[in-house]
Amino acid sequence: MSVYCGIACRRKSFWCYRLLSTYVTKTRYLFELKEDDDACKQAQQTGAFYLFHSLAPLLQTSAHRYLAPRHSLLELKGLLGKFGQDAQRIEDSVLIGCSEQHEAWFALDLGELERDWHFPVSCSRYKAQALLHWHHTHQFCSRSGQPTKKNMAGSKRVCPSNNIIYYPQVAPVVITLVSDGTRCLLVRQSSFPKGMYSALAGFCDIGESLEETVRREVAEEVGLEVESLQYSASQHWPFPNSSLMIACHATVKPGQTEIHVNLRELEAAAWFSHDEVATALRRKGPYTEQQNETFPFWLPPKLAIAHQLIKEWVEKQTRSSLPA
Ligand SMILES: NC(=O)c1ccc[n+]([C@@H]2O[C@H](COP(=O)([O-])OP(=O)(O)OC[C@H]3O[C@@H](n4cnc5c(N)ncnc54)[C@H](O)[C@@H]3O)[C@@H](O)[C@H]2O)c1
Ligand SMILES: [Mg+2]
Repeated sequence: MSVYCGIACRRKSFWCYRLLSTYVTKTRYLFELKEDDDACKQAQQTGAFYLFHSLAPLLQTSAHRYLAPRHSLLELKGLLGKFGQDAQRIEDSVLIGCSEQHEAWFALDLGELERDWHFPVSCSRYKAQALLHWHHTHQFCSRSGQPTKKNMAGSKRVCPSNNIIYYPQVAPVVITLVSDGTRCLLVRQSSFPKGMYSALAGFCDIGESLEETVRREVAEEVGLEVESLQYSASQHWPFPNSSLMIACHATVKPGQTEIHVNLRELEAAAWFSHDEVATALRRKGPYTEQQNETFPFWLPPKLAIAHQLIKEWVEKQTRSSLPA
């Protein structure tokens, strides 16, 4: 069992910890690296670097699996020389986490960051790509027009002319699975891959609570009124810019189930039965093979919170239909 204790003291500007859990010490260590450029630079000496090129992770195959190779600072300097790049590029790296033994992990993009997104294969990759992308798109101060300077860890950028601090932005988005009690509402945008339906999503407007966003988005996109709302889970989503997806289940007012699709936002929306959705969840294989008469729609992949939300609804419906 972990022992939690609030004893932490500052010694020579470094945190020292006693009787704190591994998770807490790790979190405090990362906090220190974000706040203290010297400590972060020091951590690079013993840290590991993961490389990207225009947001595509550098991977190598090992026993039929793709792995992201780790590079020490020394190896990285050698690689930069090989690619004809200056060792100064190391200053562009961003802190993406650390091990339980406090080995700091950094991500560095050696390309121009002009290409499209590549699907990440792990959570730290999500963070690395989102952070690298944010730095690339926030190089200048929106007040002075001067170049901004990132701190060592990459947790912020500062304008040297007016000291305005820019922090990586995350836009809150609600994703709602609307149900009428027996069916759930799935929607598709014209930008979705052919045949894919998902839960209804929308960005929070400034000044709105999550409840207000859900109510507005459901009314805006499908012309229905939400009666009750239940929070499910959340997920960071890096495409195309960082969003925090907040997933909820909602029910509509009884007897008010007629959909009025807003065609400026959606291509289609429809009610689906438990059996239809449960069958779609069980389907496997490449999506292109799935689009035919007997396979009218498919659902987002497991890594998307929409999938988890839909699965949760199916499981809840299955449980409630079982005899007590
Ligand atoms: N992870 C998942 O399971 C999952 C599922 C569905 C959608 N999503 C994500 O949710 C996001 C929002 O969904 P949506 O497209 O239906 O939203 P939406 O219904 O709010 O419509 C998008 C429109 O909202 C406007 N908008 C308002 N604030 C914005 C902001 N901060 N950034 C960008 N556009 C903004 C723009 O005009 C944009 O075209 C998308 O980025 C999508 O990738 C994720
Ligand atoms: Mg939407």
